[in-house]
Amino acid sequence: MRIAVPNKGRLHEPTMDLLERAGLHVEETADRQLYADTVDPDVSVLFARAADIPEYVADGAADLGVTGLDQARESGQDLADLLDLGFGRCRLVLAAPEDGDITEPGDVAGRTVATEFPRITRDYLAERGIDAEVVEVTGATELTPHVEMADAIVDITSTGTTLQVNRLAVVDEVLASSVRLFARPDVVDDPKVGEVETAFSSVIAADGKRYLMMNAPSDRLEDVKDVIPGMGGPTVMDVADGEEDHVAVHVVVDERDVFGVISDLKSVGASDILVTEIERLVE
Ligand SMILES: Nc1ncnc2c1ncn2[C@@H]1O[C@H](COP(=O)(O)OP(=O)(O)OP(=O)(O)O)[C@@H](O)[C@H]1O
Ligand SMILES: O=P(O)(O)OC[C@H]1O[C@H](OP(=O)(O)OP(=O)(O)O)[C@H](O)[C@@H]1O
Ligand SMILES: [Mg+2]
Repeated sequence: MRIAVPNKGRLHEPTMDLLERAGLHVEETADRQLYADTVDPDVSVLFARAADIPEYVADGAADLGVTGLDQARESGQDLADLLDLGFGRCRLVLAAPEDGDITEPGDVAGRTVATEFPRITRDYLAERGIDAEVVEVTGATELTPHVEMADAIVDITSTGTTLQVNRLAVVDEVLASSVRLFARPDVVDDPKVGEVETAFSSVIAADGKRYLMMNAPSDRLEDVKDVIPGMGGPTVMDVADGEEDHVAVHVVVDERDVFGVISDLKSVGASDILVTEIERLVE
């Protein structure tokens, strides 16, 4: 089983981090530029440009691929979208000069749209019956409306800073994108693919969750349960060799609830409260 991952750019580090946290440590080797083994002898990694990953997966050079939905759509390849990995969130938008006369999608009819995503752009225009010329560029798309190369663009935006700096306004959203785990359709039922998917999803499920452990007086257990906004009920255990009137309570809670829950727990008599991170959570 081979996974194609971004070799550089903004998607590289978060992808390597995810592999590590999923227990698929990537071995450091001399030719790490191209291929690397992981601690699992059945799983190796192929490093490739984010834009090339859909082709590599479709052609069989890799079985799985980690890249943006925008790249998968632009490739036109038929890939199974297995899992949203939650990073690389951005929007592909139709944008035009702030002070210009393009304020709705139909206004680009008969005009020129510059983009690094010609397939997505043509599909978008065709779906709306808008007849516009699409010019493919390979970067600095935001500049093209200012040098008479284009009247509008379709490009990535996230904070909006780049559009703003270039005095461009969003006319319409073309695609909401994030990084996904993609598979070639013929391997989706392979048990190893399921293993990788579970490993990745367990990391994502654990993100933003904390594990709380505490001691509580047995007769306050119902009060403790009432203040815990846990996933499922808490696990309650007798304290070995401990005071008989106390139990140990373990529960998973959202990170954002921890602060409030701790003071609530103390007020209903819980003590020795421990908060720990969770590496992985298989639901
Ligand atoms: N500003 C952004 N915020 C969030 N995600 C982004 C942003 N820009 C790009 N992405 C996502 O990252 C993917 C890869 O972007 P891109 O191919 O531009 O690589 P890069 O990380 O910018 O490196 P380089 O452009 O140097 O190759 C895009 O297809 C998109 O899914
Ligand atoms: O809305 P913003 O937060 O400003 O982000 C949008 C910008 O981010 C990406 O560029 P990137 O930083 O990857 O530079 P690149 O053009 O070199 O790829 C994208 O191509 C936009 O230009
Ligand atoms: Mg970029």
